[in-house]
Amino acid sequence: MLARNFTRIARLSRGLATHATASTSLPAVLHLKTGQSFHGRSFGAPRSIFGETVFSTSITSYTESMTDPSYRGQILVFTTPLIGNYGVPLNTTSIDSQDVGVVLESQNIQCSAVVVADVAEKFSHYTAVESLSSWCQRYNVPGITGVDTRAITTLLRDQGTTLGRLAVGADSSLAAPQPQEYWDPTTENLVDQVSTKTPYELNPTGDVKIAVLDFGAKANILRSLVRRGAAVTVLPWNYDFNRIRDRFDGLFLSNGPGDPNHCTQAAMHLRKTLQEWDKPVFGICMGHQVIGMAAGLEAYRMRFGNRGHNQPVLALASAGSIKAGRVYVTSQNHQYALKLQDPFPAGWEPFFINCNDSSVEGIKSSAESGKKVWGVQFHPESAGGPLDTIEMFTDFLAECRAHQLEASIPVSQLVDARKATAPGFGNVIKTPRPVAVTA
Ligand SMILES: NC(=O)CC[C@H](N)C(=O)O
Repeated sequence: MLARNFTRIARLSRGLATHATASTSLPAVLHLKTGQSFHGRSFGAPRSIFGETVFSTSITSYTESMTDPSYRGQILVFTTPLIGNYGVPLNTTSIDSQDVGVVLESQNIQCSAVVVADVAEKFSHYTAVESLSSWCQRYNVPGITGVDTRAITTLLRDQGTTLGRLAVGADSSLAAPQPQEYWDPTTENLVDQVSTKTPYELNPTGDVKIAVLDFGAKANILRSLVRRGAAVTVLPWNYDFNRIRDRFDGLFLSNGPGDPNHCTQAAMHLRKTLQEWDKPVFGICMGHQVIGMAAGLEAYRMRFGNRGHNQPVLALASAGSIKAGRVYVTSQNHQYALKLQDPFPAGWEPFFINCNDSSVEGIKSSAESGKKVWGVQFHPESAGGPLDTIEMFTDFLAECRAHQLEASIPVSQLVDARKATAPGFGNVIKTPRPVAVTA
């Protein structure tokens, strides 16, 4: 027994030794446009960059956050002090990557840089193949360690999300940039940079046909649809879905980086869809903001947004698996939100509200509207974060399948057929495809 344990420990420590990454010893400085500078050491790519400095309170899932396209252009400060201790897995060649092509949230590291109190040079996890530092190096993403992330976070909370520069190596001894030199990523249409340029399909044999408008979709959103049996067609963010909507059973709008006001073209297309099409529509984060803009709500910039995996939201209405009056713990990554207005636009109602800052966390079409449209500011798909609201994907697809079934039934049989065979919003329905009832 003792011998076996000893062998195991010896094997593990050998693993750790080979996985250890030599730290670079270059100096690095994080400058904020508001005048503060934080000195530390560099890891990852030895280069300097500009970006928008934001903080995340997530305790785990640095690999998922860093590959989430919504972090594009941002210098990501982790409030959790030790980052990197479970390394980085192979992203594209494991069994888990087969359905949507990646294990993490996209092919690349999307954030501009990372800021950590204490980067782990040694790592240990059964899926890990490299350290955080070597991964950052391969993707040309710089990091800084040895800085007081509590002080940086307190500043960002007080003064709001702030433009920054991470200066590495020789650049770190230069004076801080002048205020006008800072690059503001939100002036660019970041969605256009990360969205697919051409449509593509996943799981084409799925029983329910869902179109996804890609504002920078996280892979776990696509995975959550595909693994529930959907055939998914991913479209560029500004594709006019109205041209092909008759081929689909539902429309999904994804998350995405930057200012939603760059996406008014998509909101205009969607307004027409919502007026003329009565099939289910579901949007997450940027997708929710675009639904809100199409409904006539305004999107505004929050002081420091919400980034983390422990954001409590209160459901104000029931729909499917969601019950009014319950609080759900959610994963979030956003800087903008929909403005709460009274009254809400006709045909719409608030769905969720944030328990910390009272911001709008979800909207839905009202019962009287006869539509099935939902948008949520948080991420039901998690990756990382809690799975409290994951069944919203099941709800959405169940509703799409119910509509699909109804469309194939003669009007005279509609009510009875739905009672008898349709899955009802919120019930779990697994493939196979519902059998069409014909006269
Ligand atoms: N995760 C997202 O889709 C974020 C939406 C938008 N870019 C924001 O920051 O509010």
